[in-house]
Amino acid sequence: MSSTTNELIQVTCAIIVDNGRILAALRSRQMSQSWKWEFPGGKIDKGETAEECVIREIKEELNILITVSESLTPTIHSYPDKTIELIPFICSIKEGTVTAVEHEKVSWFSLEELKSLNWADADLPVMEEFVKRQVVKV
Ligand SMILES: Nc1nc2c([nH]c(=O)n2[C@H]2C[C@H](O)[C@@H](COP(=O)(O)OP(=O)(O)OP(=O)(O)O)O2)c(=O)[nH]1
Repeated sequence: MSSTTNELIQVTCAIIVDNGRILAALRSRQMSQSWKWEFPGGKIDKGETAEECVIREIKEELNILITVSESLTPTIHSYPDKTIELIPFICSIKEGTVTAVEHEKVSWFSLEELKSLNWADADLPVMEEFVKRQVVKV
């Protein structure tokens, strides 16, 4: 089913932190926003909460079980063909080893490295908020 241009698509994403590094995923040729980095996640299904969605999506995309610890500010971004609300969560790994099931690749980055990736447009404010928070904490 295709969505109309003015429908707001709710998408969750996980900022997975492990040993002081953060996981980012490179979207593949087959995906929209190809060759852009993102925080993995996906669209909220009918009847599920945002937290349930991010846990399900990360199991599907990375084959790991995560624990959700905090939420960050959702951002709304309009691409030429759709508008999404990106709902970010800071997460940790509860169980499993990361495998890139759908993405071109996934990698772990330092805070400094995160800033230089070619991010999907919707992710930029999310990444910036996350980096600011971590810097303030140090
Ligand atoms: N999962 C995820 N999606 C994001 C992020 N940033 C961003 O712009 N998106 C966009 C890409 C997709 O258009 C949509 C999420 O869709 P999805 O990952 O569940 O499914 P999809 O690739 O099949 O989506 P699409 O082909 O219909 O665009 O949100 C992000 O950080 N994580």
